[in-house]
Amino acid sequence: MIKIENLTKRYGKFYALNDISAAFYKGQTVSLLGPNGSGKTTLIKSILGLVIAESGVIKVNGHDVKKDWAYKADIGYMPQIGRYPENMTIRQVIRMLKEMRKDVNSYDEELIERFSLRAIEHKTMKSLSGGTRQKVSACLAFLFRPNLLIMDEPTAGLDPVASEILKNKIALERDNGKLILITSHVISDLDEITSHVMYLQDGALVFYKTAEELRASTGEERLNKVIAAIMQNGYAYENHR
Ligand SMILES: Nc1ncnc2c1ncn2[C@@H]1O[C@H](COP(=O)(O)OP(=O)(O)OP(=O)(O)O)[C@@H](O)[C@H]1O
Repeated sequence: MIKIENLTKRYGKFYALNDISAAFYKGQTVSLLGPNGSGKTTLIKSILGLVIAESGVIKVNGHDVKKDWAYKADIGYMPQIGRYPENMTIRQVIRMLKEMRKDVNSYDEELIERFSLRAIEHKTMKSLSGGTRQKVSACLAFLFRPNLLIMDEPTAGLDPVASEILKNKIALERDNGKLILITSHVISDLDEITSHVMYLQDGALVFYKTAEELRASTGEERLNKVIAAIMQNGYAYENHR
């Protein structure tokens, strides 16, 4: 569904992504992990066509992202920080987006209900708390029933109840055959929903493994422990066990 071949993105002489190759398929929940500045957001933005890499190819459902923009209609994106017309209400933002997507006539409003956003949909975006803004971003990501979801730090700022609701939704959609890419530093949040882990460091791909492989090779049950150890000791941790 997403094929990345030899992707390199430079800012001047600095390599934000260095020769990354990977493939992601439907039904997977891929957690993109790595220290601050390792290239996770750059990779996500490259897939979204928001960052243009110098070399390499990204294909989404067979479409080269540099040549064909139509693939974007099938992606739901939850950004790290959602930016909206600040004087519009939640209801107006949702209505505006629906009007922009006339090709879609069936909406996924489950999260709007689960987060009880109807009760506050008259509030303007500028008046919302950080967590409520995150909830709106999550609702919008799922609204048009995309087959591919890209979520940058989705649980950051959410309270534990909202975080659980979102994780359940992600697991449900994964089971419905969607592909979900997630970046997060709250690895404990991802433990139950991650099927694959892609680990980046200094713009390079250190490993891309199934969660099961990672657990088996380290002897640790909980992914957050595995990843915390790798972050502290480097990837050698895994090979020394
Ligand atoms: N527009 C830009 N100009 C110059 N350097 C950039 C630009 N965007 C990103 N970088 C650099 O590229 C590297 C990768 O950044 P990126 O945001 O992809 O990291 P990240 O893994 O998502 O980090 P974090 O965990 O902090 O969100 C960083 O060193 C960053 O400073």
